[in-house]
Amino acid sequence: MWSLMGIGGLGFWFRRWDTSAYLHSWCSVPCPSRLSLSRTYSIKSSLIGSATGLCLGQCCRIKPLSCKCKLGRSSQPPPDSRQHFSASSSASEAVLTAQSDIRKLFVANEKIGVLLLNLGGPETLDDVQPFLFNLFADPDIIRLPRAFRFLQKPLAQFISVARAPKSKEGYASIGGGSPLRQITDAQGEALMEALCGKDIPAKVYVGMRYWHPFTEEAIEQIKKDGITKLVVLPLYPQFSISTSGSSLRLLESIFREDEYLVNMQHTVIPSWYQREGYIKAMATLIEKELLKFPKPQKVMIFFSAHGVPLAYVEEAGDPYKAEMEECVDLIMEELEKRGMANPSTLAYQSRVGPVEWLKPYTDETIIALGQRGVKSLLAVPISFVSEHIETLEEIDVEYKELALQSGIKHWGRVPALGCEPTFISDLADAVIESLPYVGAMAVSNLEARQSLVPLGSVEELLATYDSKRDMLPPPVIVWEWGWTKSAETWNGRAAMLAVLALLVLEVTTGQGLLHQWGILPPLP
Ligand SMILES: C=CC1=C(C)c2cc3[nH]c(cc4nc(cc5[nH]c(cc1n2)c(C)c5CCC(=O)O)C(CCC(=O)O)=C4C)c(C)c3C=C
Ligand SMILES: [Fe+2]
Repeated sequence: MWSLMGIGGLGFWFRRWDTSAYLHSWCSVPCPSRLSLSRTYSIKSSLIGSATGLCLGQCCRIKPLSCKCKLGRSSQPPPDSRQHFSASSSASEAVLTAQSDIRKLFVANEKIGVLLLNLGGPETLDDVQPFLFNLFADPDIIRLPRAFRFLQKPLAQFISVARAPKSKEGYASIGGGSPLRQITDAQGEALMEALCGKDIPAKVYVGMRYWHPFTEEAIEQIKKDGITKLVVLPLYPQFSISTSGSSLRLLESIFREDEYLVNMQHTVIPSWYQREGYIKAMATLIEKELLKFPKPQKVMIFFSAHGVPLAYVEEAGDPYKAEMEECVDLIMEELEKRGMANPSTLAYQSRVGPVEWLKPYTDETIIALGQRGVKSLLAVPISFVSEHIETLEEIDVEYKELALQSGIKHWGRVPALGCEPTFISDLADAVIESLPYVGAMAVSNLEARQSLVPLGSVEELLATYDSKRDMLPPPVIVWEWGWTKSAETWNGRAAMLAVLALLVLEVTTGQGLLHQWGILPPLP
């Protein structure tokens, strides 16, 4: 059941633009009144596809035989990510002159927007329960069988009310709210300045999935501003159905219902974990923290990613786990290049609910590492680029305590990227590289349709992942007798079924605890 204007006029137009609370003001760096049209750039990232048959990246990994991109056409076996990374890093390999594309964008009097998608977090303790309601009401977070979809909101209400006290404790311990909005706003500002510094003036918007500023609010502002070309950039390095997928699905539904948006050209950068700038920025942060240990070379690098239910990966084809593993490999490879040969491991944290999540679990792994005699551990949060409750509370407090209890003597934690300049500059490059493809993919590029993570419209993207919009089948569980994980899972399911039955009774009879407590409105 569980399953998350002319060239000269452009500067004028940008200077005229209003600012608003959740919209980033124009860059303080003076924007060039003329764009450098001799600019060329190389395809550094495998995210970029092109109508000229250059590398679409993911397609040659997923469909090596049908792939027509440069790397995929090679007589070599399908390139793995490492080859991809280094090959795509080489400017001589795939240089695309963007002059004509950039000119087209600007001569046509376009207004460019970048929409950063993120999760959102409660800003005060009073926000916690409604934030949790929004999260659990998301069918990409809790997937109910079709027949039970009407129960999504009552169930979300029930779970959010039940979970709120524990969550509030967590948020109280990190200062009474999530820092996510502030950090994402700062990232938006920094990205806008980086883009401006690279001669691409664009306006950056923040759209959160579960709290303010909601995606709908950002879209309203995008419409008011008359944006004509939009780059959608989820702030999750790796794609998951439960994160970027959910935000993109929402965006798709907003686009479909709106004539302006249907006609606004856009492109999506679905995931960017393999980008050179991101990998290097992560490696630099890790290197810096390693040097704080008494014996840096002996430290185990412990990547801790936010988990997802196993069924997302095994049944629904969520690429999250594969992208995560590839990302860790790329970071470790970069560290090796820098002369660091530390051991490393990857585990998954923050599981919620009664089903099996991606393994190994972070807590169990910490205990096992302690038992194996590991003495120095450097935790690296890997699935998110901002500090948030799960870094500040779960890792810094809970996991640190567990590690020390498990015999680990030296503990460190790598900070989240935030506004780290190499990282922000790389995000700006990702946006710039995607500009020639704004609006182009949906109509012309067959390769984009074949790729696992196409750089195309939201609709195509979702169609690729989740075309049938099926519900997730239940995760595969091997039955064992006794007080085991499997028993816990089944107990959890039985409890959820009981909750569902009670909810059905409440909703149909209008009587019960939820009505008494005023959680559900009385029947008309
Ligand atoms: C890549 C990152 C994330 C994935 C994947 C993800 C999946 C996922 N999350 C829940 C349930 C909860 N998540 C909560 C908070 C939260 N989740 C992420 C990131 C991912 N979630 C972040 C960055 C945050 C923190 C935001 C903040 O306020 O700082 C919460 C609320 C906190 C709590 O009560 O623990 C819940 C609940 C599920 C079920 C899921 C996959 C299906
Ligand atoms: Fe989460």
